[in-house]
Amino acid sequence: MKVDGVSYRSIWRDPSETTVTVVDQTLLPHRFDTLKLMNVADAIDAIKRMVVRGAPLIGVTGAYGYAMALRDDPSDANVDAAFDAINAARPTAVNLRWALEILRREIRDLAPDDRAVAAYVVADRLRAEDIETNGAIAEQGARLVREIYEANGRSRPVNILTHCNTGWIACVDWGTALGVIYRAHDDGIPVHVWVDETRPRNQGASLTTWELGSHGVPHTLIVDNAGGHLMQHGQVDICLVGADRVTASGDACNKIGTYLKALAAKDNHVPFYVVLPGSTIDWNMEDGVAEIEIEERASDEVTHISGVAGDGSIVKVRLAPKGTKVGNPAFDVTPARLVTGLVTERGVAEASRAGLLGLYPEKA
Ligand SMILES: CSC[C@H]1O[C@H](OP(=O)(O)O)[C@H](O)[C@@H]1O
Repeated sequence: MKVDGVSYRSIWRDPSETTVTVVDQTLLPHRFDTLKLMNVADAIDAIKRMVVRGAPLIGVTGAYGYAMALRDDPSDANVDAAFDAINAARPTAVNLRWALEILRREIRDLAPDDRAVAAYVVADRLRAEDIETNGAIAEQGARLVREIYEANGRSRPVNILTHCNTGWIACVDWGTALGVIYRAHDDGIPVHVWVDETRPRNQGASLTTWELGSHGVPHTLIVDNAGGHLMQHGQVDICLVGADRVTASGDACNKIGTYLKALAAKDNHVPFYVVLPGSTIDWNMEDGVAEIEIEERASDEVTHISGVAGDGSIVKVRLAPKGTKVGNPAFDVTPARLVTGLVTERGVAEASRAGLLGLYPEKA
């Protein structure tokens, strides 16, 4: 995507180098800056601190971190040690393990001296595939938006509610739910996006507004708790959200607060679609509420908030009294029964095992 007229992806590697560069999302929207990841420790730190975030991008960053680990120590012992260390960086998005498992499978039987070069080839491939996959997702999802626009007699923009950030900086490019919105907008379908601020890390307020503003997509920032009210008053035509892990039965794990939006959507008969690449499906899980590990993040994400001061510096201020006890689950699970459909690169499926196997028959 473009930033001030310059095309960027969220992560890239100079072919002559074994390090990678990422957009530092902790500085957005106040400052656009990049960060060079020199080794596996840097990659793990970037994932943990959410310098890079978003299920698909976490997976690609993990793959490059694995390649850097094997660059520095290609031994059999490190093949598994590096896998475990990177996989532990954040537990909920399945894309991290998915990417690491692909890479380990393709390098483990090679001679140690051949592992690093092969690992970079795999990581580069996963990066390229993410861009292609998200382009296909956008095409599939834009049809849904067009159908609503046509059903309204082309009389007004399509009002879309989205949660968190699912754009090009949550992936390598385009995005998932936001990728659908970009494609509909670029295809000339008038849209307006209600952007959930998405407490506590404010990915919506800080990242989605920045992305949509950069691309010229009309949008309105709202507090997380406003979505149900807007749906009650007919202000939302469709909800489009991302996912960090979708079970084989269609339960969707996503940023905390998604489940509450799905409940409001159900109560107000608003279509609720989860937008994801096939890499986000966990075929080994059935019951998302019971089985998906929900990351518990640091208390200061809730007790403090970051922003830009009058002198342009980025500061963090305290909201709650010292000593306040905090709970900070970073995700929740929307049961399949509340999901209208799953938008993937292969098409739109009912949120069920049968629906997903219809798109991915090889997983039967
Ligand atoms: C396109 S996946 C984006 C997905 O990841 C976000 O979580 P986080 O910002 O903590 O990495 C959120 O759940 C989004 O829906």
